Amino acid sequence: MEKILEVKNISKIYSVGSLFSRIRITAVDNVSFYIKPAEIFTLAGESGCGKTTLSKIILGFEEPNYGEILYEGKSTKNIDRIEFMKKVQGVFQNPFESFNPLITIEDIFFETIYNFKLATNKNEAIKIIEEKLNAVGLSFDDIHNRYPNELSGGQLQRASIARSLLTNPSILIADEPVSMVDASLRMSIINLFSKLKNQIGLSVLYITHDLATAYYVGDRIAIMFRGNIVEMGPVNKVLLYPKHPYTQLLLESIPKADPEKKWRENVTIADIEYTEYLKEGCKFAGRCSFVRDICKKEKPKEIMIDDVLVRCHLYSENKTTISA
Ligand SMILES: Nc1ncnc2c1ncn2[C@@H]1O[C@H](COP(=O)(O)OP(=O)(O)OP(=O)(O)O)[C@@H](O)[C@H]1O
Repeated sequence: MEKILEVKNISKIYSVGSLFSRIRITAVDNVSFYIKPAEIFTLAGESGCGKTTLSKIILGFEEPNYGEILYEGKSTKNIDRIEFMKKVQGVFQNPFESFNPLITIEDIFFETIYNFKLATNKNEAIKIIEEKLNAVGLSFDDIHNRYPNELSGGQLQRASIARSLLTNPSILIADEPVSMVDASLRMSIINLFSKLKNQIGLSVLYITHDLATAYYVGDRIAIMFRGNIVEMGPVNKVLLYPKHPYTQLLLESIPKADPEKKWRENVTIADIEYTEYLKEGCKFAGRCSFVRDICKKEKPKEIMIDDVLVRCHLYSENKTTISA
């Protein structure tokens, strides 16, 4: 099976706390997954589960303690940094932070073209910029002579996606790309990922805490909790028939259209982050309604059930174990 990007046994350990009470947390704990060409793969989980750390490691902004990233089967350590940056581009949460506020948007585009040597003259550069802006539903006139603060958040995020397309990447690493965009414009950006996937075969690693958009746009999904992938598989299977109690909890916290079905009020998300990171056994044990003695002592192994990987002791009997 073809893999465009592979995350292989990645671990990242941070020292946190004050000088007198430092602790070490494994923010990303032996995580592995791959992304196929023209696939939207979602990495989902609540704040502080390790999603951004993983995206920084993939983009080369952070070094992992263990593991490696492979692009088209080759370790990124053996790929020229510039060539890698052309093929694997990042799209970030706040488009206003992605652009220098003192430079016009077109100059920022020209700079990228110049830095990556994508054109030999200005006309050629404008042609490339126009093509990429058109792909995201903008035109050169929309950015001509304009500074970042003269565009709306939604337009600027589109412009930021157009800029990442300049180098003809194979994959975008999109970390919470719509969380700072007006709610009314979010779906148009999400739809844009689908369009780019279908039209130019782009892959997207879509990092989010929003399961509704993940369900709408994604092909496969990995649910992360305190540094571990606890469930991973096709979006329809994971989100319609969740196996892990944590996936079930996340889904219960999404508001339902059915007015008879009330929000669950006892969903607790996160203020016990470090305590959970330091837990032995299953990190979710403290919040799990199905907790057993073994959950507090032993880290569950990964098991495949009906195309879905799940890491939970509830399923550990009589099933195929993949890894520790
Ligand atoms: N540079 C750092 N130094 C120390 N701890 C860090 C650092 N970066 C992240 N962490 C810790 O690692 C854990 C995972 O953080 P990370 O930002 O990757 O999670 P996240 O799921 O992306 O959350 P968010 O959506 O809030 O960004 C958290 O407990 C965080 O406090």
